[in-house]
Amino acid sequence: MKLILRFLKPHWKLCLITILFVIVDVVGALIIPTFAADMLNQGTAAGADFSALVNTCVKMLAAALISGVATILGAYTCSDLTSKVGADIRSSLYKKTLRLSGADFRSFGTASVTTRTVSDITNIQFALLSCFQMLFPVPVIFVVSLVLTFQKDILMGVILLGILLIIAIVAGIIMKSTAPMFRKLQKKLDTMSKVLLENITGVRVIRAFDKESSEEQRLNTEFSDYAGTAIKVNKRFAILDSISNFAINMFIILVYTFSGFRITAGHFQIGDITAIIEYAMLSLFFLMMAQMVILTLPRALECCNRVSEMMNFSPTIADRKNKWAEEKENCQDVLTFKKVSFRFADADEYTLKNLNFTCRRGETTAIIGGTGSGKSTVASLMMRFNEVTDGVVLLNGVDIREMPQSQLRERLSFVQQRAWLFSGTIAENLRYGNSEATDEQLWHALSIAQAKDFVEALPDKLESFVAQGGTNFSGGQKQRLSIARALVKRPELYIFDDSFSALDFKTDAALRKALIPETKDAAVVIIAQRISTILHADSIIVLHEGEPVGIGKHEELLTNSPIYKEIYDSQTKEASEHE
Ligand SMILES: Nc1ncnc2c1ncn2[C@@H]1O[C@H](COP(=O)(O)OP(=O)(O)OP(=O)(O)O)[C@@H](O)[C@H]1O
Repeated sequence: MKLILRFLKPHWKLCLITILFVIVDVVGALIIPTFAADMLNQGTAAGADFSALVNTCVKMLAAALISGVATILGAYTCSDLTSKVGADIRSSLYKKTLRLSGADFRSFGTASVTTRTVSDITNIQFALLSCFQMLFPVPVIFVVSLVLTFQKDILMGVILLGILLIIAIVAGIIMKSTAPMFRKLQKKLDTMSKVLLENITGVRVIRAFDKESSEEQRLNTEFSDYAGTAIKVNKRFAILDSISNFAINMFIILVYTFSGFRITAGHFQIGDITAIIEYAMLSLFFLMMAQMVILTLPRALECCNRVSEMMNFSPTIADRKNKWAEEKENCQDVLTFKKVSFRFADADEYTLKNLNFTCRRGETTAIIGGTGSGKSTVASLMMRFNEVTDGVVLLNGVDIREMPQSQLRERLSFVQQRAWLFSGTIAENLRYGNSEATDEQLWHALSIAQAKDFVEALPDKLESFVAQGGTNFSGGQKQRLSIARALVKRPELYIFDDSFSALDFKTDAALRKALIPETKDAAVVIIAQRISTILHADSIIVLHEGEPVGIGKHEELLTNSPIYKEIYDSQTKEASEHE
C-alpha cells in the first residue's frame, strides 16, 4: 500500500480530479431514480401538475448528462493516472535492478525479476484502475443509497443497511482467507516462468536429446498446479457472488412485501418503491463490479509486496555517500590487486586466495589457468561485480570502493566470455560505450578486431540488423564485434575474458598484433585458456584452484612454474597432434 501511495503522490492533482469525477458519476446515477420516483409520484397524485413533471424531467436529463460526461472524463483521467503510476514504478524498479550485484540478482532469480517488472506491475496497474473505477464508487454509492433510502423510509433504510453490512462482512472474510492463496499463486507464476524460460532458451538441447515429451509433462504439471490453486480462489469468490445476489434479492422481496403496508400507512408513495429498488440494484451492480476488483486485490497486494521487496532491497555492492577519493593522474599502475582473496557469499571455500599483481599502462597482463581456477572471478572483481573479501583493488591508485561504480566502469572496457550483442544495428552496438564515435572510428575498430571484412560483405554494412543476443552471427563474429565495441570506447583498461576462444589461431594472432599499437596507452588484461593467446604478454599470472602459482613472462614460467609448463606441454602436444 505504501508503494502505491508513494507513486500516487506526484500525481495527486490527477488523483483528486479522478475521484471527483467518480463521485459526480455515482451521485448522478443515484439521483436519476430519485427524479424518476418523483415523476411517478407527481404523475400518480390526484390533480397532477404538468409543469412540475416537465421541471423534474429537465432535472433528470441534466443529471443524466452530467453523470455521462463525468463517466467519460473519469475513465480518461483514471487510465492516464494509472498508466503514469505503472510507468513510474516500472522505471524505478528497472533502475534498482541495474544496481543489483550478481549475487543479489541470483538471490531473486532472473524469472522472478522479469515477472516482478512486467506482470506484477501490470497487475498493480490494472488493480489501481479497477479500484478507481469500480471499488471507490462502492462506499459512495452505499452511503448515498442509504441516505436516500432513509429519507424515503426508515424501515427500508434499516433493512438495506443490514444487508449491505452482511455483504461487506462476507467479502472481508473471503478476502482474508484468499490472501495466502494469491501469495501462493504468484510464487507458482514465478516457478512457471522459470521452467518456461529454461525450456525456451534450452529448446535445442531438449530437441537434441529427444526430451520433448518429458519436458511437456514437467510444464503441464506446473500449469495444472497453477490452475488448481486459481480454481480454488475462484470458488471462494463464487460463494461471495451468490451471497450478494441472494441478499439483494431478499431485500427486493422485502421491499415488495412491506411496501403495500407502508404505502397504506402513508410512509411512502408508489414511486418511492421504484427508487428504493433502483438504489438497491445499483448498490448490487457496483458490488458485483467491486467483487471482480476484490478478486484482483489480494493478488495486486502480493505483487506490491514483491515489487516493494525489490525496491527496498539494499544492493550488496553500493556506492558510498561520502566524499570520493581522487585518482592519480597519468598513473602508470592502472589496476592493482593487493592481497586480494575472495569467497562467494554462499560458498564455504575461498575461490581466490592472496592475489598480488599490477596491470600497467601500455602493458598486457595475462591470466591463465585450468577451467574453474577462478579467472572470470578475477575479472568480476576488477569491475566490482563482486566485492573482495580481503585485500584491496586499486584503480589509478584509488581503492575502487572509494569511487562511484560508474566512474570505475567508465575507465574500462570488458569483453566477456560469452559475447552478447543487443538487438538493433551493428553501428548501434559498436557505439554502446561511445555514442559520439564516427563511422570512420567504427570501421577502424572493426579492422583491428578483424571484423571489417565480414561487415563489409553484409548488404547493409554498419546498418546491418543484429538479432537479440546477436544470434544471427556466428560465435567468432560475435566475439569480434564485441571486441570492436570495446575498442570504440577507448578506455584506460581492457579486460578480455576468454574473448578470443572462438577465433581460429590465425585470426587470434592477427587480432592481438593489431591490438598492440591500438592499446599502447591503456592497460590490457587477457584471460585465456590457450597459451598461444597470452604467449607475448608482459606478465602472465598462472592460477590454480584460485591461487597464483606463478607470475612472470612466458620463458620464465616455463622454467619456474611446473603447472604452466604442464599446460604448455599439453597444448603444444595437442597442436602437433592436430597438425
Ligand atoms: N556465483 C557463484 N557462487 C559460488 N561459486 C561460484 C559462483 N560462480 C563461480 N563459482 C565457482 O568459482 C570457481 C571459479 O569460477 P570461474 O568462473 O572464475 O572459473 P574460470 O577459471 O573462469 O573457469 P572457466 O575457464 O571454465 O570459465 C568455480 O569453482 C565456480 O564453481
